[in-house]
Amino acid sequence: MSSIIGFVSRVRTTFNPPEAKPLPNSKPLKFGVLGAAAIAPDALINPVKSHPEAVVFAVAARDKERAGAFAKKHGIAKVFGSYQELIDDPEIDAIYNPLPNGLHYEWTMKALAAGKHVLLEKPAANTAEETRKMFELAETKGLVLLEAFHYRFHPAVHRVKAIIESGELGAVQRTTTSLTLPGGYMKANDIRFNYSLGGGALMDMGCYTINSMRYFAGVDPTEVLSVKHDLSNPQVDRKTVAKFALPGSITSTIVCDLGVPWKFKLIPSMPDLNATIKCEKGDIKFMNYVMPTAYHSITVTTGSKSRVEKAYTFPDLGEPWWTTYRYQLEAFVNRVKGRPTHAWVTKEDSIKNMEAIESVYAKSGLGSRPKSEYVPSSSV
Ligand SMILES: NC(=O)C1=CN([C@@H]2O[C@H](COP(=O)(O)OP(=O)(O)OC[C@H]3O[C@@H](n4cnc5c(N)ncnc54)[C@H](OP(=O)(O)O)[C@@H]3O)[C@@H](O)[C@H]2O)C=CC1
Ligand SMILES: O=C1OC[C@@H](O)[C@H](O)[C@H]1O
Repeated sequence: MSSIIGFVSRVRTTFNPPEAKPLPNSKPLKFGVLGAAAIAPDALINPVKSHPEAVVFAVAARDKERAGAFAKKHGIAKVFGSYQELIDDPEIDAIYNPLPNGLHYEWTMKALAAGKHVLLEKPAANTAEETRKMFELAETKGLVLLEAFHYRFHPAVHRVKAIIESGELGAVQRTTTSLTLPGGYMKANDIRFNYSLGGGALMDMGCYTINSMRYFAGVDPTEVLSVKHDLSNPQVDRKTVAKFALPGSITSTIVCDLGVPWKFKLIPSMPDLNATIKCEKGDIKFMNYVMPTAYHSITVTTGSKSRVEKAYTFPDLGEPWWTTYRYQLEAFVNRVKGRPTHAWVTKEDSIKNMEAIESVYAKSGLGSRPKSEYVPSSSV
């Protein structure tokens, strides 16, 4: 009963967060959003409401009317009919880039060139090379660039990592990280099914399964042992299952599916949002590792003994209703303001993740998503 009450209370407050008052001696970080994207309210607009030092100041869409309607709905002050105009606005400090994957590189490079910090949606780009170039430009310019692997900022994810690192269960031997959704959740014309925009299950849900595999194992894969794709259309995987070898004789499986077919075409399958880490002396089953705020469980089993843990806050940070995105925003603002952060996703992490994604597509023969045709001007 108490867990149902907790769930309802967390979800309700997540969507109606208490509004933070601006801090008297701090200039709020002004964000501009590229595109009236579906994810922007959850990932930034709502989290900002409870942050005393951040504001969503502007939105741009390819169609200015669409940007206007979005701004009105979300109380955003400034509207642009082109992404470049927004980037060039001197009042804006940071850009949120939730464009289709295939446009991440071009618009992040343009934003960085204009001197803006960037919160960049996952996966960072279509290739590891593009990812490297974005981070190099950010470093050259002294700007913050973060690939928005929001789940990495949540206390539950840190608790699992701490259990692994405590040595209680011995060395990691096997991991399985899954993210699947029932068929029908994504429309056929979704950007995720569009090869030229960087689509594919491995790019979308798969980038989390690879990131969490690498994070929990604590090492990077050395070889892709096998890959199986189910395609939605030519070159676009609706589902990918891949097995990896990692140092220390670890083997890992990732499963991602943008639309699991319904049983007998009648019964939708339950989403699979689980990570399992099998170690020498026991295992951890982490239910709902990507959206743990609504509900999660961390079941630690050794022999015949099991315990269940949950972690919605850090001892010194957060509220139970803070989403992964709210924790991520906390770190992003702190990093821009030169303060320590409770978690981070580094340049090396983002590059290695894209390398692993590309290695799976290379092994299967499907090939990496197309390289961006954007060529940065030599003066940036
Ligand atoms: N962190 C997370 O939990 C999530 C992250 N994501 C990531 O965010 C990004 C966007 O996803 P999502 O919000 O679901 O996608 P949407 O399709 O809702 O939004 C994409 C935006 O891209 C713009 N766009 C620019 N060029 C094109 C084009 N050629 N075709 C289509 N759209 C275009 C559109 O902007 P305009 O308004 O200008 O037309 C649109 O608003 C992806 O990279 C995805 O991986 C997505 C969901 C969850
Ligand atoms: O990042 C994401 O997280 C949630 C999923 O529904 C979505 O496909 C993906 O883009």
